[in-house]
Amino acid sequence: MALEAKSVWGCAKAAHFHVGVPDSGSWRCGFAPGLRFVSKWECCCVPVLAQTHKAITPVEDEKPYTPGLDSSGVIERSHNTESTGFHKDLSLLRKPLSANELSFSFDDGSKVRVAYQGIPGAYSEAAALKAYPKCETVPCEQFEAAFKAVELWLVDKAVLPIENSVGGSIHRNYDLLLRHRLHIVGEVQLVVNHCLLGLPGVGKEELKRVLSHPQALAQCEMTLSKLGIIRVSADDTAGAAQIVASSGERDTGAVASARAAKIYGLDILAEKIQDDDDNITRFLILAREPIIAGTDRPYKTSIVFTLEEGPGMLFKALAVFALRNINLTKIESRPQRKRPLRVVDDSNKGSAKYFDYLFYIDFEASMADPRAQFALGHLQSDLLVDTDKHGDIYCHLFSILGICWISSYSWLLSSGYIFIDGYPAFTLT
Ligand SMILES: O=C(O)C(=O)C[C@]1(C(=O)O)C=C[C@@H](O)C=C1
Repeated sequence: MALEAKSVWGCAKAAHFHVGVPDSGSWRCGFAPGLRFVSKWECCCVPVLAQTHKAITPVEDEKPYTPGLDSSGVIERSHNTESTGFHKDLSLLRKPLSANELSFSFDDGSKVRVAYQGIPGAYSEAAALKAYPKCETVPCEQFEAAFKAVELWLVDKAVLPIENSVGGSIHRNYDLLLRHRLHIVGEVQLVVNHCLLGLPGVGKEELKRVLSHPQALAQCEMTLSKLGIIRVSADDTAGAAQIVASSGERDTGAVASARAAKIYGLDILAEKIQDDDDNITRFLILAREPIIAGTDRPYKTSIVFTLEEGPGMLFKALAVFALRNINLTKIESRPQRKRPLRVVDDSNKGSAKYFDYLFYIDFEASMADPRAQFALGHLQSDLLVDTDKHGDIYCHLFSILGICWISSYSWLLSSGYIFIDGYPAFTLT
């Protein structure tokens, strides 16, 4: 099956404004009553919020992890990945899926299958298990393979890193969110404690080289500089540990998890070597179908849009949320890769070329909340409409990337959680 990357351009032919990928399946929808636009891009119309809900067979552990127990500023201080055991026979470890070779499917329908990038022992695997403790984890060679595995129904979900407290955003995944038709349905935060690993019996002073994922190397920048070790990038931290184990080179180490040390039979030469103790990576949970927004609990919504060039455009876009007292939790901008430059003609100054950006925003409100509906209606009607030099009206990109639950102390309290030392301990209900 050919899997092409598709842009998600906004369009509107009818009385409602809709956006979505121009083919079948699940649609990302916008909402702005009463608008009538002509899209400059390929367009198509599907009734607003009329997503097709293909049911995923409900299974016992389908329920996503509730981030409230350790997110929203209440982050678990440690993460136990030991429970899943370790593999003595490396040949028993599942081979990662690659983006070009996604041919196998699973016969075990009883478990949620969750794709992650890397191989067993990677932090992403730990995040997948934290999100779905009883899941079957499916390693993928690249982020894109994880996206495709969900799209092709080889797995039910993907858990992918989006942001790290030290390294910042994982831009590749922001870009892939637009190129694939998956929905954000949750998130999980993981405390990442890096270890310096080496072959059994090796001292850390013997190391000349260290392998790891570039994010992990960046998170341990100061420690590695002090040790004066050459950094070599690998596909993922566990992959680095595997290479060290199989190479037999005593002067080569890896930065990876304690679980990777166990799986690949390496010694832990130093623990918690990240530059900041609180090294936290935020992962997104992606699925084929979106969460249906409610008002029963706090929600977070993720959107992406483009804006016209001009003074105060971003300020005005953000104001639609501020005016309705909607909290923003994240803003990210990315250049438009397919159309990076925009030429703006100015009769006084001549023409100028600007970088064109995509803006990704997470805000704390549910799409079932009228405040969010009005904010997005306002955004679309005032800011996402544009005319070209012939006076034709067209609209910019706008897409809802997903909705997920969030929790706050007040929600946890009202739901019966009790707190020990300021952290939610267990549920009373
Ligand atoms: O290499 C891994 O183990 C991963 O899971 C990838 C990854 C990342 O991409 O940021 C995940 C968490 C850590 O921040 C370091 C690396």
